[in-house]
Amino acid sequence: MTAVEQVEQSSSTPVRRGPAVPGRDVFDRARAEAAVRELLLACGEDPDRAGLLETPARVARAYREMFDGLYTDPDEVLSTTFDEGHDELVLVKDIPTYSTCEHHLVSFHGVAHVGYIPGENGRVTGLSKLARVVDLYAKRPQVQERLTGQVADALVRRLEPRGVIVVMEAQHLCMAMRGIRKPGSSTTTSAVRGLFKTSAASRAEALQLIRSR
Ligand SMILES: Nc1nc2c(ncn2[C@@H]2O[C@H](COP(=O)(O)OP(=O)(O)OP(=O)(O)O)[C@@H](O)[C@H]2O)c(=O)[nH]1
Ligand SMILES: [Zn+2]
Repeated sequence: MTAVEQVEQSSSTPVRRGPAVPGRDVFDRARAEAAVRELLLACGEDPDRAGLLETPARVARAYREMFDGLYTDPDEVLSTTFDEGHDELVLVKDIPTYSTCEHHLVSFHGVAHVGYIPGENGRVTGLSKLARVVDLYAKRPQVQERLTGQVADALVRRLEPRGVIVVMEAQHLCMAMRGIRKPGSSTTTSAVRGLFKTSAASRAEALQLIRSR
């Protein structure tokens, strides 16, 4: 039995346990709609007033889209590879990225920079695939550090490169619109693997290219 199939029967509604299985769409639209309706009621709103009638369905659709990366296997995206014999840095900068903070379920967003040096196999992937991998890991309940590391690890798994560097700069709405309320503050995270970890010179070169405008 998979994690998703492990279902606990509570008084009336089944509760799913464990992570979604990539490649399998387990999104429960009816349940999401009921939850949004319940949240509106809990906030003291009237979900039956005209302006809110369609809101549960809209929000359910939005969450299905925002969490698309739970149901799609990011490794599949990296199955398109070419043997180019290229053995120097490939860097895609400024990939616009929207993710959802798993603590508050509000957006954190910014840009991701993804670079790698192909391995002895000379294997590269399509440039768009780098952005697709970022997107799929972003479209999950996330924290920025994990997102950054997951993208790096996916590249290590699929390309077996000599090194990978992923840098992400993002603003967290949970720090801007509520709580500490510091709009404009930004968070930078990095994940380095292989050569970028062992060689300060390679790391410095990549970081300088990432910074240059
Ligand atoms: N490290 C890390 N922290 C995050 C990220 N997104 C949100 N957080 C933080 O997660 C923490 C959750 O803290 P809690 O004390 O459990 O929640 P809270 O009472 O809502 O915290 P405040 O935001 O300080 O009001 C907060 O400090 C957030 O800023 C992230 O991507 N990475
Ligand atoms: Zn948050």
